[in-house]
Amino acid sequence: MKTFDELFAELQNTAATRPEGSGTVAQLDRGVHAIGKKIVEEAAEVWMAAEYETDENAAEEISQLLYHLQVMMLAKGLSLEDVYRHL
Ligand SMILES: N=c1c2ncn([C@@H]3O[C@H](COP(=O)(O)OP(=O)(O)OP(=O)(O)O)[C@@H](O)[C@H]3O)c2ncn1[C@@H]1O[C@H](COP(=O)(O)O)[C@@H](O)[C@H]1O
Repeated sequence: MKTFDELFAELQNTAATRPEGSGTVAQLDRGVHAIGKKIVEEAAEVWMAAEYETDENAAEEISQLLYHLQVMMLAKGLSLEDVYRHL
């Protein structure tokens, strides 16, 4: 288990070191357009899980959406602070 901030730190390191076989590196290489499509797909899965599936499934889909939002932040060069100051 990890927090939002811990995952972001891990993904920053992954983006910098580009380990072999990383799905995050592959997503980053696909670019903002592909990452955006993935976010929309994951958001729809959150909606469907929340409305029709178990709370556990909804929580898992939400975690995947958060992950893909972080990938977009990395692709755009945005920091946690850039986002947090709008909260
Ligand atoms: N938390 C996540 C995470 N959440 C979601 N995903 C990705 O998002 C996809 C969403 O799954 P779906 O069920 O929608 O599956 P899918 O649509 O069939 O997926 P794709 O065919 O699009 O890959 C998964 O296949 C994963 O590739 C994640 N990929 C990685 N992480 C974490 O990110 C870190 C770095 O991961 P790597 O870059 O893979 O080393 C590790 O801590 C991982 O646990």
